[in-house]
Amino acid sequence: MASALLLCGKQIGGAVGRLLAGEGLAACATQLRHASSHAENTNTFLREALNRLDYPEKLQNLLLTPRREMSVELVVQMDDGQIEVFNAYRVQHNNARGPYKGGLRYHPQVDLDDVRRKTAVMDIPYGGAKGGVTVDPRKLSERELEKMTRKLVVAIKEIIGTYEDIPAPDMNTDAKVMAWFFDEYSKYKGFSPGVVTGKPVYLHGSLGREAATGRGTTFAIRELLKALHMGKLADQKYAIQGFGNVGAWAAQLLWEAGGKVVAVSDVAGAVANEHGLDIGELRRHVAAGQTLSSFPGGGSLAKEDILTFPCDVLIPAAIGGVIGPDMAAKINCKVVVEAANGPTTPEGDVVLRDRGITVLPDIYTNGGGVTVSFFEWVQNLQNFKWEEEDVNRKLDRKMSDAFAALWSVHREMGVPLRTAAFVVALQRVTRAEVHRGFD
Ligand SMILES: NC(=O)C1=CN([C@@H]2O[C@H](COP(=O)(O)OP(=O)(O)OC[C@H]3O[C@@H](n4cnc5c(N)ncnc54)[C@H](OP(=O)(O)O)[C@@H]3O)[C@@H](O)[C@H]2O)C=CC1
Ligand SMILES: O=C(O)CCC(=O)C(=O)O
Repeated sequence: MASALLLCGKQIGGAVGRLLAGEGLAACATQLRHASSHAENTNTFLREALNRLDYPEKLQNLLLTPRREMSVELVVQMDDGQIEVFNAYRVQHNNARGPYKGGLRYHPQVDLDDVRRKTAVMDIPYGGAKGGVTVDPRKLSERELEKMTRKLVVAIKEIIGTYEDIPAPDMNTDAKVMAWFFDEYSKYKGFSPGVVTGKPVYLHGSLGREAATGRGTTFAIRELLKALHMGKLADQKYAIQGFGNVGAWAAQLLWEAGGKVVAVSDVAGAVANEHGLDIGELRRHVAAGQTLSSFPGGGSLAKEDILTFPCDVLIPAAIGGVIGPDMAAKINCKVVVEAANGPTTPEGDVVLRDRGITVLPDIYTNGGGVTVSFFEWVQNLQNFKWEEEDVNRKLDRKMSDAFAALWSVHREMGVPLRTAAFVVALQRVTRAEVHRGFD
């Protein structure tokens, strides 16, 4: 509880009045509820898998509890001279299989989601971590964002490192943020390209990382369709919530594969075309600074309607907690493919199961990002750049192998794919824990 409270941002200067007026406290309470409910949701899913494995209670507790949580305050002088204080955190879950690894999120409602199990599902040699700053980056200038990022590095530099904990992009953080991160860290610790992944390609980044989470999602869907005898990518209609890094790349690749992307949304609006949107044109439209809903190749849609839009494959690719029981009852698709972290609540999950809607869980579906991050890190250690086809081919192999592992547990144990993914991951983490020993 105490550490979650530290997530709430305090502001000095212009914002102090709002804070005193209670607006800030209300926002803090919302963040706290959001953070704790997301962590609880993850643990609910995890317990379901643990129930299937006959592990002693002490080992279960070890697997459920993060190893380290760090909360820091970042004091930043804004362009107008005011001082603002942002709360930031890094949570490190389990490093039995290798250094901690995971995204860094800039969002007003940061949440403590968990990639420990994801790295194990993908069978890459990392443990999990997650971090973020409680901030709405759209309210900061680029200079302020850079200053805040550099302050973050200084504040957490002792618990991160090439062989310690390797952050990466997540919501509202991108290659530019990772470049600042790498540069600031290298000032203190010497040249360290492997301290973050998702860097620009010209600055020790990997070809293929930017598209990797969307590409991995596409490979994941292909495998699922095959297993369910639902045909090919080209045979399906897709609706996608979120048109950022993950959503836009998934849309692009599904469209290139011949699929019909019938609706997409972002935080401001949505656009739909039941015959399929031209995603190439849509991306150009958005890149030119236009809104999704003003796209002439489709009709405007209320963004709330994206999740209930009729389709074969629904892809939440934005924020967590969007599919609760009420939404799950209204969803109009055959499968839900969780490209976002934590889009379905445990209650929503039960409703989807009862309705016979297959859910491909986040810890597998969006594992393409961390997988190509791993490839980037390996290239940094080798000081060598791989060809993009090589990266994509290796990613395909990892996604296919991981799917085969979770599908076989799903069939053998008769459990949903989410439980199967946690079982696979828990078995791998536990094996590493036990073989390393506890002394
Ligand atoms: N980037 C990566 O490699 C990975 C990302 N993920 C997960 O994927 C998800 C998306 O991440 P990413 O694409 O990187 O993030 P981005 O910040 O690039 O994009 C997020 C998208 O979601 C939209 N969005 C934000 N809030 C809402 C909302 N309330 N309703 C509808 N849409 C909303 C944004 O709209 P707008 O642009 O208008 O703000 C934007 O289109 C997150 O859950 C993240 O944790 C998981 C693994 C790896
Ligand atoms: O690339 C990474 O290391 C992690 C990406 C991420 O944020 C995630 O997998 O949730």
